[in-house]
Amino acid sequence: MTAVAAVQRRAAAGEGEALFQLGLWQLQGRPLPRDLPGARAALRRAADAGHDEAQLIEIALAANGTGADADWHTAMGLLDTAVAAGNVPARQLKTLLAAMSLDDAGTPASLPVIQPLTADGSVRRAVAAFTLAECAHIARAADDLLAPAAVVDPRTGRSVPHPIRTSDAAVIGPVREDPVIRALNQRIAALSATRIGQGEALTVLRYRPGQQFRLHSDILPQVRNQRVATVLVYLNDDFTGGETSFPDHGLVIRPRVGDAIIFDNVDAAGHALATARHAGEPVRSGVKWLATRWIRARPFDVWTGPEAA
Ligand SMILES: O=C(O)CCC(=O)C(=O)O
Ligand SMILES: [Fe+2]
Repeated sequence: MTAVAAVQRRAAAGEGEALFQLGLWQLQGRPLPRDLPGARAALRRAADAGHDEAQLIEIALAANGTGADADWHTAMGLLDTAVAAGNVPARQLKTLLAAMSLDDAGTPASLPVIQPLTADGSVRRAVAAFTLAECAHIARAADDLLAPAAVVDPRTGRSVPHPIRTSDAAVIGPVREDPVIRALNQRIAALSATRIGQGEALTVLRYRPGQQFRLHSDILPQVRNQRVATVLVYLNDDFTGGETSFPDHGLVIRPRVGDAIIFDNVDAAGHALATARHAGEPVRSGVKWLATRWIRARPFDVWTGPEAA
């Protein structure tokens, strides 16, 4: 019997760890075919068998609409069940959510003030848009995934390690997009007046001394579903250097923890804004943590990608 068949047999017998493994394989699409509803069902049964991690992933997928339509109410019900069963990370999620003002759909009930930083209003700032605890949660969700950053090579359209960005990066995909991250992505959508489905996965960048993101545009070459806007969130500020600069605007932004910077990459007609080019200046001392969300023109299916939209 193959290893896969062995896991399938143990899963059929209701064993939590095997059901969890099966669910992950169905999410990854390897070594089993991708089956998002099937993954949900497997994780559901693993959670019932007392598997805490399966329970947490099930909650995330319910909140972000993987394998079924996004359903905040269901996600909150599952979260309460997990908390009642003594799932400690679930309780931490609950505490963070309780401190947010959210409506029934997990979208923000109110928004921080947004101030223009440039005369044309194309670069804006929301001061203290995220709390210290929220910033720490985003950093924690990415911590074990950080790896040298990759960017899209303009000649091939492929993702490659690139000297322009020398930081480490981590992508917080649907499995990691727990209800707190989901609610923060909703806040980012509201801050940028876009729909949550337009956002690429929240990406965390970590810059050590000397690391930087050289002058660039977030616009991608030859794509149909363009990155129309970007939202940056500073996750800490106990470092020197690491300013975000927009040289065409003569603008140098000193990162402050919790501040969000929102900027347009295209004009009202959808054409690339040359003045949107910007840089993450080299960090001089300490470590800079930042979350970035590149926002596309249209919503897309996270599993098939923005270009399938
Ligand atoms: O690190 C910064 O300040 C800039 C980051 C950036 O340009 C990006 O995430 O697209
Ligand atoms: Fe950028």
